[in-house]
Amino acid sequence: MLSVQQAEQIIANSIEPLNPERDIEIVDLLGASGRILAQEITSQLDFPHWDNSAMDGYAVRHADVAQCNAENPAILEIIEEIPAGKTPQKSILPGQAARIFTGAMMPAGADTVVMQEVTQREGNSVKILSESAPQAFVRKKGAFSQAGTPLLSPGISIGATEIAVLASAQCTQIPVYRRPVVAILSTGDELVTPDQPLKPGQLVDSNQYALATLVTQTGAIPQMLGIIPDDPEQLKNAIFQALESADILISSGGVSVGDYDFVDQILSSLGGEIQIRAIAVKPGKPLTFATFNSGNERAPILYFGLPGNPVSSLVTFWRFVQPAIKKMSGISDFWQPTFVQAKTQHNLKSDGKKESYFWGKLRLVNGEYEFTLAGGSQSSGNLINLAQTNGLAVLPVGKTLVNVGDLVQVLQVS
Ligand SMILES: Nc1nc2c(c(=O)[nH]1)N[C@H]1C(S)=C(S)[C@@H](COP(=O)(O)OP(=O)(O)OC[C@H]3O[C@@H](n4cnc5c(N)ncnc54)[C@H](O)[C@@H]3O)O[C@H]1N2
Ligand code: MOO
Ligand SMILES: [Mg+2]
Repeated sequence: MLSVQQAEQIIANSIEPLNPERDIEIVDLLGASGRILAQEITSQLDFPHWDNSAMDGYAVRHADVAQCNAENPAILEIIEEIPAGKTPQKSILPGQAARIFTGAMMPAGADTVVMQEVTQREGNSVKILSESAPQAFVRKKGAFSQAGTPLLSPGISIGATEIAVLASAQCTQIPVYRRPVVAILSTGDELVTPDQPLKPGQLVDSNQYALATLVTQTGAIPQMLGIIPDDPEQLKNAIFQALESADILISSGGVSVGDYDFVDQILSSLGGEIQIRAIAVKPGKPLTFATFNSGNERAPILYFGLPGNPVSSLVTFWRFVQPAIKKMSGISDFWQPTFVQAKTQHNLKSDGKKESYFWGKLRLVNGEYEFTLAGGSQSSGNLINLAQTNGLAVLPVGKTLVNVGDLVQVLQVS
């Protein structure tokens, strides 16, 4: 059986990231939130666009105020008032000043701003009560960034700060990577949708909804294909059709050794190359990973046959599918799952044969993480106590016990 790390490598090596030419779409400014930038952004503007004042006060010539103090104030004639957004009309000559406000353009001749608090206004003139450094409180044109300098690099995730930069650069049509399309289907004769009455032996298909939510949260588009009965023909047709439009297919159920577990044989019959059949991980051991080479211009399509047990399907999504979607998405920084060290509040026990994941809550207490195991059964069939999980404590192969108060690696999930 493959180790988690071997499986991780096989999956990573199979992914072709979206193409910066072929896989681009243009979105508007607010539509760019949460998307991955596909091209470099430059601007023909300097930032600041012109010399401007950082304070409410007076624009002066430094030479006029270099020596002054409260006993020996400089007295300057005010020749103009310059609010933000107005172009100065006059040049400042020796002995003169302009009343100026934060963000307003500096007038010609002035090179320094004196803040209002160290001045005294007297009609049409102002007393400067304190000396200033040359260039004080002047934000120089181009000091933050000069025209033509790249502002944002391709492959970054766009959030509020990047949107502020794009808006300032007057870039309102943003080239972003398209979102990967992830088809999701559930297999099982026993499954019904949440709105159907349950007959004996039946179970609600919860995996499809949970997986669709995670796919959306990961930045991809879920395509929900519904419940496919344990019938090889119907399953084959559904997978065949999904291969037409999806970048990634996820199924849950039907990957173990039972007589109604058909996924592997169907993948092979459709030309899929099965690369993983099982991983030494608990929960989630019977996981199938296959690739389909579509031949033409398209990148290989990835197939994740997740195990049907609800916890198994979510844990394997977090551990294996989420990194794959991220890698495909065009993000340039290598994205990896986040593990933190936390002090466990409960004993964690494993048989040591598989990498074992325990679900619960991760909390920061006085600057240190604590992990609290979810109460109730840690059976992979129990999804009820999975609610509010934000961490999965991990015991590596060979580790059979982590005692209360000891440190354990915890995978952050949401
Ligand atoms: N003889 C063996 N039996 C099993 C093994 C094994 O190694 N040898 N592994 C067990 C483990 S571990 C898991 S996990 C499951 C995986 O089973 P499948 O992927 O084949 O899934 P199913 O058999 O179809 O279903 C398992 C379980 O999950 C429920 N389920 C399925 N789909 C959904 C859904 N969409 N929403 C909610 N619940 C779902 C299903 O009703 C079953 O109870 O195999 C073990 N068996
Ligand atoms: O590993 Mo299965 O995935 O425990 O229930
Ligand atoms: Mg089964």
